[in-house]
Amino acid sequence: MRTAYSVETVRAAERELMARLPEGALMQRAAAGLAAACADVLGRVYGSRVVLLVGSGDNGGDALYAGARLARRGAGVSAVLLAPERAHGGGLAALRRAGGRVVGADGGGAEAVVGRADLVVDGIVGIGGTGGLRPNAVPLADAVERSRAVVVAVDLPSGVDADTGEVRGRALRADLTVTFGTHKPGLLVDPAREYAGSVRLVDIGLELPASAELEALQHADVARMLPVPAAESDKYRRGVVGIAAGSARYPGAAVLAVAGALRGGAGAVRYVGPAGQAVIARFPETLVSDGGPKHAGRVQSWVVGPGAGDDAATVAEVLAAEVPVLIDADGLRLAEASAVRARRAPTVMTPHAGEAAALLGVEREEVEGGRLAAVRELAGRYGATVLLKGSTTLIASAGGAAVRVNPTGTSWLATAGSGDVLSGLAGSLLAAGLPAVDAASAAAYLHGLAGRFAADGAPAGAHDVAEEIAGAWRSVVRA
Ligand SMILES: NC(=O)C1=CN([C@@H]2O[C@H](COP(=O)(O)OP(=O)(O)OC[C@H]3O[C@@H](n4cnc5c(N)ncnc54)[C@H](O)[C@@H]3O)[C@@H](O)[C@H]2O)[C@@H](O)CC1
Ligand SMILES: Nc1ncnc2c1ncn2[C@@H]1O[C@H](COP(=O)(O)OP(=O)(O)O)[C@@H](O)[C@H]1O
Ligand SMILES: [K+]
Repeated sequence: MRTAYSVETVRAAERELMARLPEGALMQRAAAGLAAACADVLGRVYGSRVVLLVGSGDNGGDALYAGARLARRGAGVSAVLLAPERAHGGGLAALRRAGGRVVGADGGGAEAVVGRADLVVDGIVGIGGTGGLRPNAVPLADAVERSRAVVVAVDLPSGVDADTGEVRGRALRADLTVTFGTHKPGLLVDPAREYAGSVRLVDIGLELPASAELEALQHADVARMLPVPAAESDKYRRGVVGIAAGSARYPGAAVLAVAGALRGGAGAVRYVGPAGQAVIARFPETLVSDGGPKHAGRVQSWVVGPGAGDDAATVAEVLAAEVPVLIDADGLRLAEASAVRARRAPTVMTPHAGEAAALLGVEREEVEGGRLAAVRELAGRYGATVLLKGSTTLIASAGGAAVRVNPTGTSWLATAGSGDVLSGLAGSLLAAGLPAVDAASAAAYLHGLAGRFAADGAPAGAHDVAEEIAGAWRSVVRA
């Protein structure tokens, strides 16, 4: 499991550690890790041209000390000071001793230096930052974007919000972010994540509490969660998932949800709804029934909503069931909030940003800009586990525990019907007995991998994604 901690927690851990270490030791650890990463990026340090963008705080200090290390190895290092009178004194002295030079930020000279750089180190602002880049940094950011330099961000790309992943205004885009002690939420959540490039974590010895702000599963975590039939299992013990989806208008949604469910480890899939013919034609193993959910026979979980049109009665009937329920797509619009809140068995809701915005009564852009806040708010309001889909898929539980962030997604998944596959897959894992947050996050994980396998660099349809779930599952459990 990878974890991310809030700025407040990082600061507390830093204080505790600094009290036990000689002054400046922590910054030296950070600078050493940063310089090593820069050297890796450069390949050859000697003779390379490095430009440091240095802000007023310790983030700039890290950049200056790392720059000094690179200068000692023969790099030509120039520091652009955005707030010359407040630049880190010790770092500046170290850089000068190592032969580095200082360039003023104003007057165009700095932009010219950036234009010639092989490597730009972004030490403008780190966890002490608020809002986007200040106006005097914007021309430099423009120059960086025009240049061919590789950009390494110190701790965070400057201008992004460390705790939320929001980007309010301008921020610097990095190819690599070297972060210290722990990931920060902004490095894992879009839109900020996209500015970070790849992320390298440098251990500086911080001791962090057990409960994190964000968690990202890895193969081993998912492998532990996935159900494996025991020798004595039968289809009922493996779990039966009910799918109430599709309509005359959208029969395909039912087929795709069933496809996801069949690959998700349940022993059987029951289908209720008007798309039975289409479902059975494609998946003869499905148990199709004509009545409503109440007459479908026993299930251990329900998936309701994909392509469901306006069938509010079915949604209400499913919500009244005392088994875990996953609500997706039209189901989200049709579900009575009070009926969701009144449920005692787990509920999982899987909105995309547009559906989340409608549920929250805000604009879609607000959800996309502030995903963490949106997913937490929805989970709290509905007393449900909420999986917010999109460029960063987040899973929050009502209790306010760490939010899970799915690391496997790919934008190739942005194709009609892939959400239906996800809902079936997650519903199947619920039927197999996984806790709601594990079912949702393991499903997102497999779905993301399946999307990558299906696409493999070229467009793929939702049903290709469903086909690849088995391959994703195997790759997870065999890793
Ligand atoms: N505290 C520690 O022990 C360690 C801190 N480290 C570094 O120190 C950083 C935090 O240092 P600071 O607390 O000094 O904070 P920062 O260096 O992140 O920035 C603080 C300063 O930036 C200014 N500022 C705020 N928002 C800005 C914006 N949007 N644009 C431009 N300037 C802005 C503020 O006026 C403030 O003076 C970390 O991100 C990390 O790089 C590392 O050296 C590891 C150890
Ligand atoms: N830019 C993106 N990057 C990664 N995953 C994405 C992106 N856009 C969409 N997805 C994923 O694709 C799936 C689309 O689901 P959804 O929006 O419900 O579409 P549909 O209703 O057509 O099935 C979700 O799993 C979502 O997380
Ligand atoms: K930075």
